[in-house]
Amino acid sequence: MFEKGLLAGKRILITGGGSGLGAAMGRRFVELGAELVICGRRLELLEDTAEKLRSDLGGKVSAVQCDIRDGADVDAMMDAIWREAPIDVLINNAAATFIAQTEHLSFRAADAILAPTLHGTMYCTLAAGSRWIEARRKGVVLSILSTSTITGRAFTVPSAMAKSAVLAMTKSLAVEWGPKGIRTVAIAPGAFPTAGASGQLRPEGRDENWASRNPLGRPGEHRELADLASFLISDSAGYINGEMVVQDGGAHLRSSGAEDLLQWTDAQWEKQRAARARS
Ligand SMILES: CCCCCCCCCCC/C=C/C(=O)SCCNC(=O)CCNC(=O)[C@H](O)C(C)(C)COP(=O)(O)OP(=O)(O)OC[C@H]1O[C@@H](n2cnc3c(N)ncnc32)[C@H](O)[C@@H]1OP(=O)(O)O
Ligand SMILES: NC(=O)C1=CN([C@@H]2O[C@H](COP(=O)(O)OP(=O)(O)OC[C@H]3O[C@@H](n4cnc5c(N)ncnc54)[C@H](OP(=O)(O)O)[C@@H]3O)[C@@H](O)[C@H]2O)C=CC1
Repeated sequence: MFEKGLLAGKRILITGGGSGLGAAMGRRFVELGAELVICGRRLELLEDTAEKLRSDLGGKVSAVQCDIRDGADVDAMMDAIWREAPIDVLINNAAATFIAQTEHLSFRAADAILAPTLHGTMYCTLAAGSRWIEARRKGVVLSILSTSTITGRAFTVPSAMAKSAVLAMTKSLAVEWGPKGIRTVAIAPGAFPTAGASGQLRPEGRDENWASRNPLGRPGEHRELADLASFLISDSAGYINGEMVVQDGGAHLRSSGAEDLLQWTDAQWEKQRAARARS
């Protein structure tokens, strides 16, 4: 679909690049010639992913342990990366979510989602952007959001709040940092099954019918998201700034994705809380 060297010469940091969609994007970026840095909290997972990419594709891939909820950790990671070479692209992919009736969320539970998804994303964007601006370098920030930025989403309220805030960041910085050579763009994926998303959003595997409610009758393929991301960060998309591209098969036009949970009885929610308390 793309020229082989579409991303040649680009050094890209993917937060949460050790698993799921982050790993899928990383693979595609390396195939297209990019140099990759992936970060997350689980170093072993990151090292395994990086090693697999190196052995499969022969590219340059490195792994850094970083908890993006901690600003000092983010700064230390960026300093270490910059000591080797600056990045050209930041992918804000790391995030957290779980389903819960909102009135049962403790403040700590809300913070468990807001801290990585909102604050961590802001820290990474600030850390990369300030370095680019100081060095008068160009850059691209691509944030992986959600269609909850359009519809809201019942039972994952802190995630919907955080993703909407990052969309506001994307639009605001397009104007503020565009003149400095930095583009900010976003993708709103629909359902792209990953162990992380399925485990958090449908922990008991309920709602097998969600695919049939999608206008295209299927979930997204990781490769499809990785291709869209590759285009958006490439120079071919150099005039796209401040935009969020929805990639959900048209699902948000029918529903927000939480309708099955609205049918849950109090007993089912009680069971959900009890199962979590046991785990
Ligand atoms: C695929 C089918 C779906 C169809 C729908 C389509 C639409 C999809 C739209 C999706 C949008 C966004 C998706 C994603 O973000 S997917 C990514 C999912 N991946 C992750 O979440 C990975 C990262 N996760 C984590 O780091 C942890 O799992 C998490 C932070 C979420 C929880 O970590 P942990 O359990 O270790 O947290 P703590 O022990 O520190 O607890 C902190 C407080 O939070 C409370 N808590 C934790 N889990 C729950 C829960 N499930 N329900 C309620 N409360 C919870 C916990 O009790 C602590 O609070 P208290 O101290 O007050 O008890
Ligand atoms: N899959 C889907 O259907 C959808 C996904 N999305 C978005 O796509 C992105 C990827 O999700 P997905 O691949 O499905 O799920 P994963 O759970 O696989 O990805 C989340 C990644 O974020 C990392 N992460 C979480 N917390 C932190 C932290 N504090 N510091 C650093 N890294 C962290 C995790 O690594 P570690 O635990 O090692 O830190 C993990 O690699 C997310 O932004 C999600 O909201 C949006 C809509 C739908």
